[in-house]
Amino acid sequence: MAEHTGRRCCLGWDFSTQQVKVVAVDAELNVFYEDSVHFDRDLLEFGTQGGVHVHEDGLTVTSPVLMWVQALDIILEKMKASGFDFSQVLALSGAGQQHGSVYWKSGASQVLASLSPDLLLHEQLQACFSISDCPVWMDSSTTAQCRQLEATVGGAQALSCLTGSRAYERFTGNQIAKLYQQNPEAYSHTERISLVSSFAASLFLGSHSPIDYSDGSGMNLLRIQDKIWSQACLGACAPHLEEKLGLPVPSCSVVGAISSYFVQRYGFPPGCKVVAFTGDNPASLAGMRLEEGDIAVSLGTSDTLFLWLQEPTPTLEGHIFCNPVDPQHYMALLCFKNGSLMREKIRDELASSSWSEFSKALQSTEMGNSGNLGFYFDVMEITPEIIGRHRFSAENHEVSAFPWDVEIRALIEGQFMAKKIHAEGLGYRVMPKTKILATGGASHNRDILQVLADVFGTPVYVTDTANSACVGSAYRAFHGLAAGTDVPFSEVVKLAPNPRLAAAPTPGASQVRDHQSSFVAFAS
Ligand SMILES: O=C(CO)[C@@H](O)[C@H](O)CF
Repeated sequence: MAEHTGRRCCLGWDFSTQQVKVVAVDAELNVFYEDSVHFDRDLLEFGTQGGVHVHEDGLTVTSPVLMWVQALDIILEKMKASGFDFSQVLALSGAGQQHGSVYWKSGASQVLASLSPDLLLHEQLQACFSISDCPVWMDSSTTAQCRQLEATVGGAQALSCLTGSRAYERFTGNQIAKLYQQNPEAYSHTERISLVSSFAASLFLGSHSPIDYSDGSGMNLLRIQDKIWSQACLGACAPHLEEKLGLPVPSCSVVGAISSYFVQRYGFPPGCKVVAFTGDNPASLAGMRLEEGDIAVSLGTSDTLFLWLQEPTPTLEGHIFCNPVDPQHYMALLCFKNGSLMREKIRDELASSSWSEFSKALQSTEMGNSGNLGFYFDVMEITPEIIGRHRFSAENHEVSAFPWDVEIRALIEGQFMAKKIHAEGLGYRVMPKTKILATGGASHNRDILQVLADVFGTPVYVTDTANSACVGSAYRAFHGLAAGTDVPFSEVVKLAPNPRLAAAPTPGASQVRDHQSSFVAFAS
């Protein structure tokens, strides 16, 4: 890592499920410092697995809030010990795992405002939380609360039109409703409810940071069109909830200056600005510098699609969030559980567990697979809710098997056609300048990316997004420095490294796509 003293910079934080990570980005948008603390490895006393505790019911999933606090202490002490020059930090922002919630006990704001620089944060915040184990996005214990919320506002589609999503168990409003119903005393002793993102910002601010529009639209509580809390949704979840949430703010807001604790203990400049923290996926959209009309495809264990939308069409699949870098626009998120899991299973079954054999099958079969279509869901799919393997011949008859190479192409083409169909369902339309940014493990396979380019009819680029949420947070901190000047985010980050072209659509791809899409209703 290059020398990291004396370089004016912004910090980007990510309070994710398994770790707290930080990057320092200089004025030329180069990352010159990064560090992380892994909860399972570095904070053994909390006994987490993958950063969480899965409860005996198999549905409730929580993380200890003091583990997150202590992880921040460790990183800051490591940075200090390494000689990091905090005096050069102009601004900071960050991200948090979406949907998780933190419950600050009455009196916490006074403690936050008067922290002693002689002590670590976790030594002073021990008694500041009304519950110590916070619900996180992997929780699925609030189905009853989801049905109750949907019934209150007129059904799943009505809730989706209002808040951007139908009710989901992990969404914060339903989690708050469960806490109020099962632990009313803790709820009554709660002065503030934060998301993981605004909780982290509060630590740096020395006061309760507001929830930003983008992460706030992952709660089933925020009206995504006019960016205010839905009174109907608040009332359905718990009493006096609006005062515990505070007013939401635009994601590009400067929410204040860093607290004196960090100035005195670590040497941050008193004028260091704190820009509203947001959710990890919105921050990743910023880190990938997605622009209007672009798509980001994360080909990981599960596949995730990020879309930049101007006019969203909320549906019962996927999520519409307020856009983190342009308050007038939106972003959409589609999660597909049968991502790499399915690709690896088919590779093992048909290509001798070899990606090069897998690629040979894609190279030896033609685009469009002679009309054969396949959809493969070995675990219950999220988008849509379906399970099993389904194959259709060119005559649109369901068949029980394909030759090995046809099966491999059918898997990949089917996965990407389903993504395109659902993206279009959310209001996505290919624009002349549209590009796809591919990330995640499978984005290293060029033959898979060629199929992606052919199915969407757009060029596919690859970019290093290992730290996309952190880097996006640092970019957003730089954007916060330009607050009030109307400088667009894209202008602030134009110096950032450009993605590399990996695949362009094969000539004739559009004719094949039109033929296939008539059969793909199955996957939508
Ligand atoms: O639930 C999710 C998005 O809706 C996950 O991607 C979490 O944000 C991961 F932290």
